[in-house]
Formats: sequence, C-alpha cells, structure tokens
Amino acid sequence: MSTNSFHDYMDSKSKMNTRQLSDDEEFTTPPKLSNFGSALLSHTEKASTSEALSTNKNDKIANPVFEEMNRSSSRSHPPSSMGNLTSGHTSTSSQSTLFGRYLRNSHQTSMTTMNTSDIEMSVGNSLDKSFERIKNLRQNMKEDITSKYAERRSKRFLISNRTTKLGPAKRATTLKSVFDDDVADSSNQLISISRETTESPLADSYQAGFRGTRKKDMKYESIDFEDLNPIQYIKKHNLSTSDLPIISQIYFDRQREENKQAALRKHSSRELLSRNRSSSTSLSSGNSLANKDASITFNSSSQPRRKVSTGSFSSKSSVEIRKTFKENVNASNINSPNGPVHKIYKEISRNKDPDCEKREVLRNISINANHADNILQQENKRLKRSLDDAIINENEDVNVKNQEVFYHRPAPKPPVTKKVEIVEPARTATSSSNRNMITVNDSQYEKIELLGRGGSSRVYKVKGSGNKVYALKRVSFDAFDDSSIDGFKGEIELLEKLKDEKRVIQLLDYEMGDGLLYLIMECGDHDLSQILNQRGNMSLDFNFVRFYAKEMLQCIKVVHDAGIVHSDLKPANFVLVKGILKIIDFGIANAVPEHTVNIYRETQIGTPNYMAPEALVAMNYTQNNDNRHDGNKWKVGRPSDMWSCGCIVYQMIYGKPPYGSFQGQNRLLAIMNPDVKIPFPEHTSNDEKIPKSAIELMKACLYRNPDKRWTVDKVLNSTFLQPFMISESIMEDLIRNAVRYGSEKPQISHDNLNDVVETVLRKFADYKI
Ligand SMILES: Nc1ncnc2c1ncn2[C@@H]1O[C@H](COP(=O)(O)OP(=O)(O)OP(=O)(O)O)[C@@H](O)[C@H]1O
Repeated sequence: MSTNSFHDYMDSKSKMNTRQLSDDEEFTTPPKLSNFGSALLSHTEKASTSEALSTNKNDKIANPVFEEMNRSSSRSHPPSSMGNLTSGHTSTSSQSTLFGRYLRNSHQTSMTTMNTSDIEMSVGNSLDKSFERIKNLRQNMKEDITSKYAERRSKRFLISNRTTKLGPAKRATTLKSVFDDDVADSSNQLISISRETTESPLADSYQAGFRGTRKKDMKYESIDFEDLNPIQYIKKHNLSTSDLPIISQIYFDRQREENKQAALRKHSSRELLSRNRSSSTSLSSGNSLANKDASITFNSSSQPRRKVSTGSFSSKSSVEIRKTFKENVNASNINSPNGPVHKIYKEISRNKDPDCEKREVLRNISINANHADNILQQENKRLKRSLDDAIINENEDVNVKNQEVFYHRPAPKPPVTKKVEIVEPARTATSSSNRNMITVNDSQYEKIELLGRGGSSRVYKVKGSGNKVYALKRVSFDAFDDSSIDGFKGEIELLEKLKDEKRVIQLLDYEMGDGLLYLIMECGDHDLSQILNQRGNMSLDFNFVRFYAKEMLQCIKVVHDAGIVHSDLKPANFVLVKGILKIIDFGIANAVPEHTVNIYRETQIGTPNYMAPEALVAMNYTQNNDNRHDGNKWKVGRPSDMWSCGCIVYQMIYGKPPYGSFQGQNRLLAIMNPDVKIPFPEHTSNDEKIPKSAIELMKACLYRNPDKRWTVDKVLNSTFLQPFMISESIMEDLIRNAVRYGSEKPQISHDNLNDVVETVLRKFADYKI
C-alpha cells in the first residue's frame, strides 16, 4: 500500500465523521492517565483522522512519532513494525501496543494496528498534527506510568531497606558512562543494563527516553541522592517529570552496583574465614604455616577488627568507602600495622582481587609466638563475629545501599581499673587523706558509723584488718592542758589494768598525739541508755530490771574490787557486748589508794542526774572554801558509785532518776539538800505494783549517808536481785514452827528474832532463784 492510498483512506474517513470532528475540538489537552481510556479512546481516533484531513495532507507517515511509538513497542514486538508501516509490508498487521489496545477498545482502528492495506493509504502531511497530539498523549501517559512505577519501586526500597537513613551510593564512573555526551556509543551497554535492572514494560522506552529527553545542560554525573528516592529528588530539585526515568535509572543502577559490591565483600570474607580456619586446624595438628613467611607475625597486641557502620559511610559509593577506608587505615597509628587483618585490608584496597589477596596474606601469616595457637583462635573468633554480622547485614540490606564497612581500627583501651591507694600514715595517729580512714599505730581503720559522742569525744564503729569491727574513740583535747593529758593517761592505765576483766570494755590499742587521743576498743552493740529508752513505753518487767541491775552491779563490783571508783556511772557508760553488759569510760575514774575508802578528785565533771550528794557537797565545799591550798579536791568513794547505781535502778523502775523532775540548777540543789526526800511510791505511774524488795534495794543505795549505803556485794545479794521461790508447803512449815515457837516462848528479844530470821533465811537459801 502506498502512502497516497493511506491519505485517501483517511480523507474519506474524515468526511464520514464531520460531526465527530467538532466533538473532538473539545479535547484540547492530553487526557490524564486515569481517564485516558474513557476520554481518549472515544475521541483520539476521530480527532486525529479529522485533523489529519484538515491539515497538511502531504506529510509523510514516516513521522518521528511513529518511530518513537514503534520503539516503545519494541519490547513486545520485533522492531520492524515501523519499517513495515512505512514500507507498506503487511507482516505486522495485528500488532498491538498499549496505545494500540486503547484505540482498538474504542472500536477504532489504531494507527499502529492498521493492516498494511490501511497503511498503504496516503494520508499526507495533514497527519502531522494528529501525530503530534498523539505523541504528546503518549508522552504524558509514559511519564505518568513511569512515575507511578518508579514511585512504587522506590517505596518498596524505602520500606525494606532503611532508605530513610541510607542513601544510594555514588557511582561516578557508572554515571559517566551512562550519561556521557557520546551516549550513542554506549547505548548498547546502556540498554543491556537497563533491561537487567528494570522489569517495567516501559524499560525500553526509558532507553529511548534517555536519548530523547537527555538534557545536555543537566549534570547527571553530579547527582547525589542523599537520602532521597528519585521522586523525592525530582521534587526537591524542581525537575521535570520527564527526567524521572533517567534519574530512576541512575538510582537503581547505583543500588545494583552496591549490592554487587556488598555480595563480593561477603564472599571474600567467607573465603577468608575458611582459609583462616584451615590455617588454624593445620596449625593445631602440627602442620604449621609458620615457616612459610615471617612477614606477618601474630602477637598479643594484634588489634581486633571491628565493624563500623556510620552515617558518613552510608551514602558513599564503594569506591569512596574504599578510599576512606584506606585513609583511615593509613592515618591511624596502629600499634601493630602488620596485624593480619590490617594487612589484609591494605592488600584488598590495593588490588582488584580481594579474595586472592586475603588468601595470600593468610598464607603469609607466621606463627612464631608460643601462644600463637590461642591468638589465632581468638582472631578466628573475632573474624567470625564480624563475618556473621556482615552476613546478617547483607541479608537485611540486599536491596539497599547500607554501606557497612569492615576495617581495622585500634582496639579501645582496656578499662582503667581504679587503684585504691592506701596512704601510709605517719608515726602519729592521723586521719589519712581519705576521711573515712583513720590510722592508729600504723594500722588502718575504716569508719563504718558513729556510735556516740561524749563531751570531747566521738566514738566510731570501725573496720580494721581482717574486716574485724572495733570501736574507735577519738578524743580531742587541749594539747597544753596537763591535767587533761594526765586524766586521759589515767583512763588508759585503768583500762589496761582491767583489760582481762570480762565486765570492762577491752582496750586493744591506743595512740596519743598532739591534742588527739585514739582508743581502739572492742565494740559494743548498744549502751544501757539506748536500751532503757527503747523500753520506755513498755510495761514494767521486773525480770528485765533485775537482769540489767545485776549486770550493772557486776560491772561495778569488778571496778570496785580493783580498787577503782568510777565516779561517773550512768546508763550510757554501760554497753552490751554480745549480750554481756560492760563498763566503759573511766574518764574521771581514779584508782583508790590502798586502805582508803574515799579519794579526792581534782576535777569533776560527773553527771548531775546520777551524782551522789556528798560529791556535790564536797565539790561545793572545796570551791567555797577559803583555804585554797587543797585546791578544788572533793571527796568521793565507792558509795558514790552505789548512789549512781541506785539512781539507775530507780530510773528503770520509775522511768526517771530520783531528782529527774527537777530542772537545771534546781536538780543540783535538790540533790545536795537533805530536806528534799526521794519519793519511793509503791506503784508506778501506770499503777504497777513495785516489789518491796525493789524499793528496799533502791533505798539501800540512796541513803544520803554514804556509810549507810549498801556495798555492791550486798546489793547483788539483795532479795530483789536474789528472790526466794517459796512453795506453799514451805510456808505451812514456817507457820507451824512459828506457832510452836510462840507457844513455848511467848516473848522474843530483838537479838533472838534476828537469829531466827537468819536461821530461816539460811534454810531458804536453797530456794533462792
Ligand atoms: N566500746 C564501745 N562500744 C560501743 N559503743 C561505745 C563504746 N564506747 C563508747 N560507746 C558509745 O559512745 C558513747 C560515748 O562514749 P564515752 O562515754 O566513752 O564518751 P565520753 O567522751 O567519755 O563521754 P562522757 O564524757 O559524756 O562520759 C557511749 O555512750 C556509747 O554509746
């Protein structure tokens, strides 16, 4: 068929469709893809044919549009359709393209599906316009489909491959080859790459599009997607959508190249691992690799290899990464630059065949250290860990540009273990730089807690060598006050004198420096003051009173038996050490001279609540005495301690010391004033009956006259502390004997009565508790 006949055919067609031509004029812009079928298919054919008739009838059918259309269909059909079309051959009479199908669906004859008999019709130049329009429509459609396809593909990448943080790698060489101006030279290569990369039905169109839409002024080589996908890239740079195919192609091409590189790395690493394993095995079985080459030596300082995945690498091409890697390796001052892994990567970066180089390096490993086997195994483990990580990451990132680079960098320094430096103390006992450490006679004690405070002292619970716990009493005093120094020396002497007594706190060590005295003692749990306070709100229990009164008196007995007057007895000066009450603090105690009942103290700092009247009176007397040659000595003796003891028992039973209801100075005056009697109620404030034996004991200790006070032994043997357990039968016997005795001797003298009482008590002795 000739072109003339085709033109004629179109001409006659247009005449038949005059009315449709007017309809077609409404269709002035290319329809969108969404309504392409409904809009275009009903009009395009009519429009093109009618317009063709009204325009240049001499235009040849060999329009570039046809070429392009034919090219676009070349994926499904042999690229000969256009040739057939123009030459009039009929071999492609029923060819269909996307565009053609649309046309056929409207029951119109498609321009590209015309039978050769139709093609041979001459339509002339009048078809140019309609072809132009079709070209536009086709272009729009192509762009639309391309854009959607690219977007869909990009999304897929984005979702599955952390594209948000990793951009496509730069492939400068690839870009250059693809978008070089001499694209015609590389078009074959381009097309083959494109077909491998894209599965889109428009893939071939892309190739044609690259050439057709390539803009010379656009620097495709410099495209840097950063974190963008092609769509985002186009939007960001306000590019035409017609650039999308090219940009998408670049994008996908880069990714493909990266994946290849990653796979290559993985393969190389596996190869390296297997080689390394085999090296290790052969080593352990005696077939050492050691003698092959000594160029690389394993040693304990070989640096571990670490995986590094950084954002800075994520968007770089493998070429750049290699370059960076090389720079890193070279720049870092690694202690063992000949470490195997280090060397491996250097070699890799220098040569194209990494596997070969790694194998070579491993072969060159010389193991001449004694522990080379262990070191090699450790290296294997590290290598395997890195490879496992790499494999996992490769699997995760098979489609994406997640550039994870394994390279050698110096191992982190081992954690610095802090050494606790113990400062050796000077010869004098001083606190070390650590405030919690106290040194006494070159022994270190670590403070645990504060146990109590005195007037000028603090007592700490401390931990010494072997984690043993002690009480450390730290006394600060005026270094130039001789009397104070003498007093402390006296206390130390007494403690040393009584160090074997179980009822006295044990002095283990001491050191006296300038204005400081350290005493290391055995440590008690609680003092009696704390114990009494603890029981303050509890009901009175005479067994409790008996127990602690007896314990206290036994302590006092030890002191008194040693010829010592404590003179500052108070609940706080008794501490429980593992259940045994012990006496502490001999600060104002003094040794009682031989055969002397009383001693005179030069200083007094007792506790008014528990101080004996004679001590206060004596002090008051000496202070007011005009005859000052005796100084302020005052008379104090063992009975003073018994007064204090009576006050403590009184507090145990009544809840406060005898003169506890007086405040301040009045308390002192009341103690000294004989007219102020101590009350001994038979009931407590809680209406608890108080045994007469208890009242008797308290009265016996709180006689104003020191000479009348019971001794410690007598109090310890008091009925209250040593009560009788008399049964009913014993009581019956007692009564019968009394009646018989009275019937024989109606009168009894006082002496006889005492004898009888003593006799009875002796008999009851077996019943004492
Ligand atoms: N060895 C010890 N074990 C447990 N606690 C102790 C020990 N020595 C002293 N304490 C506690 O420290 C407190 C003060 O101790 P101490 O009585 O020896 O000091 P002080 O300076 O002599 O006091 P004061 O001068 O008022 O008598 C005591 O009440 C007691 O609670």
